[in-house]
Amino acid sequence: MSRTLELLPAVDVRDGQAVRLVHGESGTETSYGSPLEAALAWQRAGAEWLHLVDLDAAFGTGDNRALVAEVTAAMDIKVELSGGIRDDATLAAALATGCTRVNLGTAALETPEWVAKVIAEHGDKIAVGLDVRGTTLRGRGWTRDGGDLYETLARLDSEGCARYVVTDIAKDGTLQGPNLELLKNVCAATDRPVVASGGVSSLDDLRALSALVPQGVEGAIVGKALYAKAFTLEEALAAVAS
Ligand SMILES: O=C(O)c1ccccc1NCC(=O)[C@H](O)[C@H](O)COP(=O)(O)O
Repeated sequence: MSRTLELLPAVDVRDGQAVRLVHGESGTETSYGSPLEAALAWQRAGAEWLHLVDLDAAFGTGDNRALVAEVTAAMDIKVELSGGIRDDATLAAALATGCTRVNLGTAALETPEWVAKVIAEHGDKIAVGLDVRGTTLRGRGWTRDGGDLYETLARLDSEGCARYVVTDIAKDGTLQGPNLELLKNVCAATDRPVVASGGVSSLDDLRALSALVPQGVEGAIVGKALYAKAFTLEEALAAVAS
């Protein structure tokens, strides 16, 4: 039986507001109001997942931890938490929200021993975000280079990492379509499931990502396209189901 692409509508939180950035750059925010209202709207529309990002924690400009916990607690659906989860304290706080899994980014680049340890402890509750420009990874809210994509992927595979969230930063928040070549290359380099992130602009983009499910693309994060009303979540779910 062929699998259906999972859709993860995104709620990125900055200074208490749901926002979208362009290329993940601080200062490019467009605000979309209450994160809780946005998350509840995606849930009502039929989402099975929410991708919830604390951008302040990612950028080191504070955090929205209480709000992120409040939103997660209000959800009946699965929640993937991202942004600033880099040590025992931030991981414990993230897992204590009851989220389904967390997404580690910077830590995988800067504290690989710690990441190997928490992968061993928490299994598929841990995903690693591979956020790239070209094939160079970026950490600290995507502001600093952090090594080669494929070397890091091989290391994380050997440590038992369960899944990867792959973002082409050049595409993120731009509505220019996902980087299908990058996704195919990552899927060819690992047998772990891949969640695609960044750039989805149309139902055709989602159909193109669905075509990569047999190669290992498990899901797609959708942000700007939903907020810009390029399509509705209901239409997106129907597109990937057909
Ligand atoms: O996920 C992070 O930790 C993060 C850190 C710094 C900047 C952005 C970050 N995430 C952004 C997202 O996960 C977006 O919601 C996602 O890529 C959706 O992109 P798009 O559909 O292009 O709006």
